Amino acid sequence: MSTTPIIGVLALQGDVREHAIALAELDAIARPVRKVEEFADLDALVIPGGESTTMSKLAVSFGLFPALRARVAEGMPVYGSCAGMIMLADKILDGREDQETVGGIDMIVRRNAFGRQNDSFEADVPFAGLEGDDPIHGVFIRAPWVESVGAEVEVLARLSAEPYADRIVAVRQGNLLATSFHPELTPDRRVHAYFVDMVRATL
Ligand SMILES: NC(=O)CC[C@H](N)C(=O)O
Repeated sequence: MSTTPIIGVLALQGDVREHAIALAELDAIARPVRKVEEFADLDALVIPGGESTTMSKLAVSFGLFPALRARVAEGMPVYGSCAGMIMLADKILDGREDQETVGGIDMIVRRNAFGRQNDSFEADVPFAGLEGDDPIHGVFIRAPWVESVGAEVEVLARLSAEPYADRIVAVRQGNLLATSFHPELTPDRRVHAYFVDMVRATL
């Protein structure tokens, strides 16, 4: 019998509801969380898209970083989309100087790498490890890209078309997963399914 994973969605700011809907469609229990006490019984966590400076400041004022880092160090699976990717980066470029991250993925992420709001775009992205061979339709909204990764990081997706060909937009390191784009905003559930499978493997 398989247990139903309890996956928190960090609910400080951002598109919490869209992630919760995607997870519920995959038979996970999605729970919005914003307090330290709420992290204890989670099997996994999603950090949504939104605005990472605001999210980071709120996480500081709610005193969440030590608990988040401790759960990451214990191996709890975490998936971050867009601002969530920034939160999982060990190092960020173009962030506010005081912008703290949870870290855990040995990567350098460049915020707003594709330009400003007007430069938001959509692209089909070949993504390793998803069910089927079809690329995933990525929505990029003031998105970051991954500038460079360390040896332990697996690159799952790169953009395939110019002017951004080969830019890294999805990575995994151990139980941490991050995408520059927002699979929670499109109906294709394969990225969330990939994450829920990662979570189930830890139960
Ligand atoms: N759509 C997003 O999550 C955008 C991320 C945002 N530009 C940031 O730096 O936090």
